Amino acid sequence: MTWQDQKLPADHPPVRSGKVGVLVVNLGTPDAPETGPVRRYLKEFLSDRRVIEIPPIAWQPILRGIILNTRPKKSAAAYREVWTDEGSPLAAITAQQAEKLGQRLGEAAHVEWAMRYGNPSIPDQLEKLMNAGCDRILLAPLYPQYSAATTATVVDKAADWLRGRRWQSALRTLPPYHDDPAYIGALATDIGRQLDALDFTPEVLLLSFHGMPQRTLELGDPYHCHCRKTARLLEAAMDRPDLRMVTTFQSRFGPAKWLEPATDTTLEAEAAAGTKRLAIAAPGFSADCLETLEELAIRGKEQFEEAGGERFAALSCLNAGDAGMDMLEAIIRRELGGWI
Ligand SMILES: C=CC1=C(C)c2cc3[nH]c(cc4nc(cc5[nH]c(cc1n2)c(C)c5CCC(=O)O)C(CCC(=O)O)=C4C)c(C)c3C=C
Ligand SMILES: [Fe+2]
Ligand SMILES: [Fe+2]
Repeated sequence: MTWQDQKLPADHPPVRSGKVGVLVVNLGTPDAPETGPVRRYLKEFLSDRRVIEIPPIAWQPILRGIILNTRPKKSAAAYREVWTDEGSPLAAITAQQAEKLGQRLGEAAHVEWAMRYGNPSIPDQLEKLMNAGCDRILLAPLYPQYSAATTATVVDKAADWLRGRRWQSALRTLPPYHDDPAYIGALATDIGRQLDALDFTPEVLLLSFHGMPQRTLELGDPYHCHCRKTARLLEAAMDRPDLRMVTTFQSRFGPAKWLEPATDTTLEAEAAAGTKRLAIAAPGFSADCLETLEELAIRGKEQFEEAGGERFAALSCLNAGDAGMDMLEAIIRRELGGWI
């Protein structure tokens, strides 16, 4: 009798079967567009030391004493303007992306999705993949541009989960894909299609990326350079010499200096300088969310029109459309090379 013939004892934990898992991750969102759930979400998000790089002894009193008493009510009202029957747009679209990716990968890999803050959590979903027999897992943060505040904190969270396990899965992470020809091509196709479907011809296309404190750039975070490179490659790929493209950074938070130029002030400056027709795209967001649907499509339109602009269009993110799904499938299959 060899060791392979020995029977496992009845109380032996399940032996995993060598399957491959993919965990698609995005930022996170509240469970409901109400003050309480938004406060819980913001508390987790804004307590992450990768996001707010101020020593907790100085930051926590400001967060708990001021921000969590004022912002949740205001943010909940903003979330209510974009909430859908399927819940928060960010969660609903991420779920759809995971579902479609699962169909495309078929038997090759088991796909789940998670939110870095809120639900479903990264540890719960990694556990789910392991219980489904996956002992090789690709962690796929859907951030094309790397930043410590987004990509790195996803990896930290997964590493915390691994630390607590006796039998770990093998883990790989999807690298940033800000300059990947598949990503640039998908954006060029999808943005081009949306521009052609408009009932006006924009003079300017704003490429609005999420902002970061200027200090993160000085500390060596590659985020700003990744955004600039995406914008440069996208402009070349779109090849529309009659359309002026301008890169901006949105969603400023707090009193510190953030990356510039800011999206809101640029919208006003463009209108004031005589631009009448403008479209805006958010190439750094894989999925539409509060920051695109409320901040750009609603507030941005108001800002542009109040400053004298006449026609405004906020374009959709890649979401779960064909161009975006072809790209995600391609970059994830490539990263799974050797595993599938
Ligand atoms: C100091 C604060 C913040 C940093 C740094 C930051 C970086 C950052 N964020 C995203 C992507 C998203 N952010 C979203 C919402 C959001 N972001 C901040 C603050 C920082 N973000 C706040 C306070 C919020 C919550 C909304 C609000 O109360 O106004 C979202 C949307 C979430 C949703 O539910 O729809 C995304 C996506 C990136 C890519 C990034 C750094 C590169
Ligand atoms: Fe953010
Ligand atoms: Fe840079």
